[in-house]
Amino acid sequence: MQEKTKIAVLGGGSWATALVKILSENKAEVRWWLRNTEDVQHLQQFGHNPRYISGVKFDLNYVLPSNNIQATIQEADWVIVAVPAAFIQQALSLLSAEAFQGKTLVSAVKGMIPGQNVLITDFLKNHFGVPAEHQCVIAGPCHAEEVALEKQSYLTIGSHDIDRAEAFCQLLRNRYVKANPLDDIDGVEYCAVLKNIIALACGIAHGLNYGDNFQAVMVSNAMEEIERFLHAIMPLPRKLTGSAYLGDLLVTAYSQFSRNRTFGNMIGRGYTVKSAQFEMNMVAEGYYAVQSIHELNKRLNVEMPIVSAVYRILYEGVGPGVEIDILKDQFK
Ligand SMILES: NC(=O)c1ccc[n+]([C@@H]2O[C@H](COP(=O)([O-])OP(=O)(O)OC[C@H]3O[C@@H](n4cnc5c(N)ncnc54)[C@H](O)[C@@H]3O)[C@@H](O)[C@H]2O)c1
Ligand SMILES: O=P(O)(O)OC[C@H](O)CO
Repeated sequence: MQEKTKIAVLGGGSWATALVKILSENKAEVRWWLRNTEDVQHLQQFGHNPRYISGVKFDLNYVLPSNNIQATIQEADWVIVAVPAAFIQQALSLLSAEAFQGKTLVSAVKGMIPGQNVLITDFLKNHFGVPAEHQCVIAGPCHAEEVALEKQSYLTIGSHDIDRAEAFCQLLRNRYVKANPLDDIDGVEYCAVLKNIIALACGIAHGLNYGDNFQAVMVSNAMEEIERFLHAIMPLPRKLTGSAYLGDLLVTAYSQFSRNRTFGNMIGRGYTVKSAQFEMNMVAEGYYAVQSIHELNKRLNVEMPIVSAVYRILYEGVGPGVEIDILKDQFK
C-alpha cells in the first residue's frame, strides 16, 4: 500500500479549514494544529471546526487535530502556514530552525509580518533558515467559503522551484480545484498583500454609498498602482491579467465573502477600527498590511494614492469621506 503524504496545517481559521478539507479528501494524512484546546477537542469528537466554516465534516482517519505544534509538524513533509500574519511570530514561537529542516514550507498567508514589514517567505527564511527554494505560496482568487461549498476554484502555487510547486498542485487538484505552478513567488505574494488593501478601499467607498461605476474605476486604478509597486520592488516580466494577480483583486473587491471589503465597508459607514475588528470574527489582513506597505514605500517612493488614502484613514484618523473625495477627483 502506498504511504500517505503527510502534511501539517497550522491555523484554525477559515482558510486552514478549507485547505484541510481539500487535502484530506485527496487522502493525504493531515496533521492540523489549532491553538484553541476546545476547538481541537470538538474536532476530535464531532469532526467539525466549531468556529469557522463549521459545515465541513472531516474524515478523522485522515485528519489529526492537535494543539501541540511541535508534534504536528514533526512527521510532516509539507508544512502549511495559515495563521494571519499578525499572529505568526507568536504561533511559531515554540519552534526552532531544526523543526523545519528537510520540509517544504507553504505559506497560505496573504499578509506581511507587522513591524518587520517582510513577506512570510522572507520571515521563514530569515527567522528559521528555510531556503527560498524550499518554499511555496498559495495564491489566486479562492474564498474558503466557496471551497466549502465545492464551487469551482483556481489556485496558483508560487515557488522558485517549479517542480516543488507542481508537486504541491498535485496534492490540491480535485473535482472543484484547479491548481497551476508559477515561478513569480514574490510577485504573487506582494500582489496578495496589496489586493487586500484595495479591497478595504472598495469597502470604504461602498460604505460611503459610492456605486459600482466608481468601484470599477477604483479597481482599474488599483491595478496600475499594483503594477507600479511590483515593478519597483521586483521587476520581472509578468502577466498581471493572470488569476493570481487581477483575479485575486477582483474576487476580494467584489465578493460578499471578502473579509477586507467587509471591514472597509464598516469603516466607510462610520465604525472605528476597534469596533469593526470587534464585530468581525475574522481577520482583515489589509489593516496590518497597509502599515507595512506604507513603511516600505518610504524607500521605494511609488505613487500609490489608494494605499496612501487607506493608510491615512486607518492610522491617521482622516475621515473616509475626505480621502475618497480626493481619490474621486484624481481618478480618470
Ligand atoms: N479566508 C479565505 O478565504 C482565505 C483565502 C486565501 C488566503 N487567506 C489567508 O489565510 C490567512 C488566514 O486567514 P483566515 O481567513 O483563515 O482567518 P479567519 O479570518 O477565518 O480567522 C481568523 C484566524 O485568526 C486567528 N486569530 C485571531 N486572533 C488571534 C490571536 N490573537 N492570536 C492568534 N491567532 C488569532 C483565529 O484563531 C483564526 O484562525 C490570512 O493570511 C488570509 O489572508 C484566507
Ligand atoms: O477576500 P478576503 O479579504 O476575504 O481575502 C480572502 C482571499 O485572499 C481571497 O482569495
